[in-house]
Amino acid sequence: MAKFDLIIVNGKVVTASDVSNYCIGIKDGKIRTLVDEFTDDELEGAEVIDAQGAYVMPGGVDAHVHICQDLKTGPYGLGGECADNFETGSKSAVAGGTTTMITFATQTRAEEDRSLLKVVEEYNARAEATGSYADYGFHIIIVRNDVDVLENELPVLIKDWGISSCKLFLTYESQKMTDSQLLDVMFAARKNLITTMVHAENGDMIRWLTEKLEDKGMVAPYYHALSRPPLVEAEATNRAIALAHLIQNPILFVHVGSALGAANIRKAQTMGLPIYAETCPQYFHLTWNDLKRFHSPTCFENSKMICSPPPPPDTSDQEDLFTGLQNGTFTIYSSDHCPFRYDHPNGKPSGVLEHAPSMEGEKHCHGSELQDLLERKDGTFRLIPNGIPGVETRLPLLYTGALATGRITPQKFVELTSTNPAKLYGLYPTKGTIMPGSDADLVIVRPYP
Ligand SMILES: NC(=O)NCCC(=O)O
Ligand SMILES: [Zn+2]
Repeated sequence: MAKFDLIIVNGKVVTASDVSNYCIGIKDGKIRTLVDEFTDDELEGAEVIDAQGAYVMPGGVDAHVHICQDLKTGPYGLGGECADNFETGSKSAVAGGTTTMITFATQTRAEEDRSLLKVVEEYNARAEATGSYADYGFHIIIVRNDVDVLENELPVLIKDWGISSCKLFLTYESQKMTDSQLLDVMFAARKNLITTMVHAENGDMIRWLTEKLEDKGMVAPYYHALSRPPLVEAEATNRAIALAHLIQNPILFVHVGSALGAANIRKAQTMGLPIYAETCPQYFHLTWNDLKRFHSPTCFENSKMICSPPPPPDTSDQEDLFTGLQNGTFTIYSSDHCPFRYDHPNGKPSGVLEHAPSMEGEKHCHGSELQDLLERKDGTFRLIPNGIPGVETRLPLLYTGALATGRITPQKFVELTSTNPAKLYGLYPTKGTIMPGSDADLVIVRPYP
């Protein structure tokens, strides 16, 4: 019988610590050995891939992916319908070099969603309904502080589902909690040794600014960014750090997009607090101006760029975020993949269809009629679901924007996109590295000539 199913030769094997020339032997989906050279006996019967000097990296672990999720984050419980299911989302992931996705199972405030276990079972059924090309796991989004549920169910989520993280919100009416409610959940998370992820935007500041902008008729997609200036994230990161400090709870800030937020996090880290941070491609590749890129400043097409937090105001913030990537302020680089259809009433168009002034004299419509309506309308940013896709483009964008330009090393690339997310969420060393015993989730990346 063949000793290996698959052998990769002539690759530069990249881990978070090293780049070295090794050949890799794989059997039954696991990495078995790393050697300088294989003998003829070992090569016998194996499929051989010649990497021709390319990087061989551990498959990407994207720790922030919204798939098949009910996103009722809008006002009045309105929400968009996630465009991807596990089949389509994972196909994009694998096409872009990501082999593991950690997605979200979300509790709601409805009484039937009190049980976190039931929520995870339901989301897992969604994944099983289509199957997935990539491995997947779940973070649990918690929006209530039912102490009995936290005490009884968090240990079961850890033991039976391998869940090691919960996500809490400081914004969105349907999800945000008061400081004391946040402390309840953080305290339970700390007792159970799970990581608390925090979406840090001050929801009250956003609501106040949104009302002021609406009073002046400033409702086009561009004003979404102005309703969430960097101070919104700065206040919320500061507050969450203080809450975490009070009870010594490790937290990870998700999708950090402002230099002010990053500076708060850096300060807390240098005080020795267990504070971690994630950033995403949109904060390096988009600025406020991109929200008025198409046709005219009020064109609804710009809704495609609406995500929360928004991109930074200008490129100087991007430089500060780059420094954070280099100096370790950011522990992980995820996509925050959250796609909505542009031509479906439950996608971005809800920003027009649910907006009474836009719809005067119009009828709800689908397909090309809807497209035509969107050409003529601004809608209002308050009703447009937040989120942009990215699971497929995360690695290529970091590669071209940072590795190929020499701003980060190949080791840092692997650390941010695979090793650290695997470590943070309990998957390492099965995922996140190339060593005997690890899953053979590998990506061959050809450096520029
Ligand atoms: N980030 C974003 O715009 N959408 C995803 C939902 C969330 O905000 O957490
Ligand atoms: Zn979020």
